[in-house]
Amino acid sequence: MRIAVGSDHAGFHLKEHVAATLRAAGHEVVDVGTTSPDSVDYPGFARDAAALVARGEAERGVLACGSGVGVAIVANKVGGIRAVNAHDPQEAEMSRRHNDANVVTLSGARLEPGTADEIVRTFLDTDFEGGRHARRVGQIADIEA
Ligand SMILES: O=C(CO)[C@H](O)[C@H](O)[C@H](O)COP(=O)(O)O
Repeated sequence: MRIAVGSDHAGFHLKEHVAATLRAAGHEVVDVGTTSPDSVDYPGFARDAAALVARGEAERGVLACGSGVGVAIVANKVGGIRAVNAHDPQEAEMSRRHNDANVVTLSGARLEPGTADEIVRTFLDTDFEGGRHARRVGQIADIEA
């Protein structure tokens, strides 16, 4: 799968870890930055990764900042993006099954690397259930339009 990743300084180390795990698992990673733990502003990185997903140039996105909240707010402002700030694999699973989420955001401050890997693996491996959930996701798209 082609995965867009991005972070600010507070998510940098977790983003690097997750990107390495994804590459080791055979995924293609498109890293929009940041490229060091030096302080940067998260909105541009979150926008750029989310835009790759929205344009179909990546199938999913993984973003990290200190809390995972700022990058989620930004990603959800990009048309077609349904971003979830997941704290555990269960949230990641439900966001896929019921919400067809296409971007997952992570807390660089709170998540252990192994937990982040589990969250991302679950996010990539879980299918959307469709059915009544497709109707609801369609209503989200209508609101966005
Ligand atoms: O969590 C974040 C946004 O939701 C950011 O990554 C920052 O950690 C947070 O805004 C704090 O900023 P700081 O410059 O690292 O103090």
